[in-house]
Amino acid sequence: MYARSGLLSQRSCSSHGRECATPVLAAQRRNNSTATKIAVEFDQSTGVAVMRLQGPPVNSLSLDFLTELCINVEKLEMDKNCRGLILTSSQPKVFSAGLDIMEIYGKSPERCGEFWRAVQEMWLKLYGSSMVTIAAINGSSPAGGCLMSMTCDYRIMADNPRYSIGLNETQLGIVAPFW
Ligand SMILES: CCCCC/C=C\C/C=C\C/C=C/C(=O)SCCNC(=O)CCNC(=O)[C@H](O)C(C)(C)COP(=O)(O)OP(=O)(O)OC[C@H]1O[C@@H](n2cnc3c(N)ncnc32)[C@H](O)[C@@H]1OP(=O)(O)O
Repeated sequence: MYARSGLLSQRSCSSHGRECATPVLAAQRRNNSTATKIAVEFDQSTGVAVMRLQGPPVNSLSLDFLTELCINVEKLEMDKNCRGLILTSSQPKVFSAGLDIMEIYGKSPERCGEFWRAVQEMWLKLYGSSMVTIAAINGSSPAGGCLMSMTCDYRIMADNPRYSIGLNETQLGIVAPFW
C-alpha cells in the first residue's frame, strides 16, 4: 500500500544526486503476492514517510514480506520529495521477529538462495538509501529484525523491559551467508 496524493510513477530520475532504480526492479519481478504487509504514509509537507510493518502475528521476514518492503523503499527512493523514512511496526509488542524461519527450514538450496538474496537486497536498500532512515523499534526485534534496524541511520527503541533486541540467530544454528 502506498498512501499519498498522486501515485508514484516508476520514472528514472537524477535529482537530489540520487541514483534511482531502473524501472524494472528485481523485487518487483519477484512480487506476485497481493496481500499487503507494509503500509506507507507519506506526508508531503514534511517530506517524511512512515512505513508500518503489518505482517501478523510478528512481522517475520518472509520472501513476500521482504519483497514488498524493498518495492516500497524503491518507490520512496524515486520520489524526490521524500527525504526521510521512519520504519515501525503495527503489531503489538513486536517490531520484527526476524527472518521467517519457515522460509529456510526444509527448503531446497535454490529456494534458500533466493531467500537470502532477498534478505541481502533488504539491508542493502535500507543501508544504501539516500533518505534519512529511522527505525522506531516499538517491540522486540531479534536477529533479522535487529539487522533491519541496524541498517537504518538512527534507532529509537521503546523503553520496555519486556522488549529485547540482538543478534540471537546463532542460538537457532543459523549463520548468515558470507556477503
Ligand atoms: C549488515 C551486514 C550483515 C551482518 C549479518 C548480521 C546479522 C545476520 C543476519 C541475518 C540472520 C537472521 C536470522 C534470523 O532472523 S532467524 C529468526 C530469529 N528469530 C527468532 O528467533 C525470534 C523468535 N521469536 C520470538 O522470540 C518471539 O516470537 C517474539 C518475536 C519475541 C514474539 O513473542 P510473542 O510471545 O509475542 O509471540 P509468539 O512467540 O507466541 O509467536 C507468535 C507466532 O509467531 C511465530 N514466530 C515467531 N517468530 C517467528 C519467526 N522468526 N519466523 C516464523 N514464525 C515465527 C511463532 O511460532 C508463533 O506461531 P504460532 O503458530 O505458534 O502462533
